[in-house]
Amino acid sequence: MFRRPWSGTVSGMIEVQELTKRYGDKLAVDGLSFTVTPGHVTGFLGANGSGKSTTMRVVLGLDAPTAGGALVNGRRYARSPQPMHEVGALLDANAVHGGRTAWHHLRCLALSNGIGKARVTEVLEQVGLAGVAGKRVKGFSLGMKQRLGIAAALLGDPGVLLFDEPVNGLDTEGIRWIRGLMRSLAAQGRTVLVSSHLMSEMALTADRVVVIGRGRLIVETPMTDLMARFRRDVVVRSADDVRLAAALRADGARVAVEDGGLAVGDMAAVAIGELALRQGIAVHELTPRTASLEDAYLELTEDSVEYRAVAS
Ligand SMILES: Nc1ncnc2c1ncn2[C@@H]1O[C@H](COP(=O)(O)OP(=O)(O)OP(=O)(O)O)[C@@H](O)[C@H]1O
Repeated sequence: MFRRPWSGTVSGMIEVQELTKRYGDKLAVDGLSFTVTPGHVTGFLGANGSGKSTTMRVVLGLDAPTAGGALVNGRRYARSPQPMHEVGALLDANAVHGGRTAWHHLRCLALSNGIGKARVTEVLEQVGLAGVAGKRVKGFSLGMKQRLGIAAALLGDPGVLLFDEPVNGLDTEGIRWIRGLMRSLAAQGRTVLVSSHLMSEMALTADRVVVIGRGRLIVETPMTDLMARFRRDVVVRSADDVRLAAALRADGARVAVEDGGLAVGDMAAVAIGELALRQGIAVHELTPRTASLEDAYLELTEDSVEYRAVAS
């Protein structure tokens, strides 16, 4: 059941509360709750069709929830008195009038929100489009449209930012740029929620993750905890692997011989190092191995993948 009262408290927080969204027979989001806090980049991960865009649309008041809902700064965003100053969003980079120039597009948005020309120039420079400000958007690549969408999101200097798949269409330099931008926005104390299907990218960008599958929450956790949960083993090389292996096994660790070293499970690196010291064995290497975010994600979402690629 939906909990009341809506308890929006901390400034800059996005609170998704028991959100359900149906489109006819299709259950797009199913009782989803999570919070996004300021000062972090929160990665919003899920397979295609898992409900990420729908959730973001409800947060932005563009879709009405079937049940539950979402709060930004403690209230429904649609009720915001200063929407562009409160939340900036990039949802669909192609949803721009192609006949307008980049400058004109941003100037129109700025005018209707009481924002001056200087700010338009500033955001065009910030996203690297100052040189093409006078060009029509219909000639823009997807990457340039993404940058324009990000400029629009930044226009009102909002404390909360939502980006839906922002690296789509960007080249390597563009991806690196956006990674830096998100991290700096979070470092300024802003709230940054970014959806992506690029797990490796999220591993570099996000410090918290919300993983969903079939519209339901799978896990909401700091990135470091997620990686720790999927810690595999520790690679150990020493002056006497045979004696060390015996001592480790006697202490309850799992030990496999691998590539001229040992792969040790069920024991932390610190404990392995201390045990080796007690045994008087010099340690040459002690490397914890963690599953990649990609592996962790696949394991977490195994039962909830909506559309799996079928090998032909
Ligand atoms: N307007 C709509 N009408 C009907 N079904 C919809 C509508 N919008 C979304 N859906 C369905 O709801 C489910 C969730 O879609 P959503 O776009 O939120 O997922 P997503 O995680 O953002 O996926 P993707 O990564 O592919 O964008 C999908 O099955 C989708 O087909």
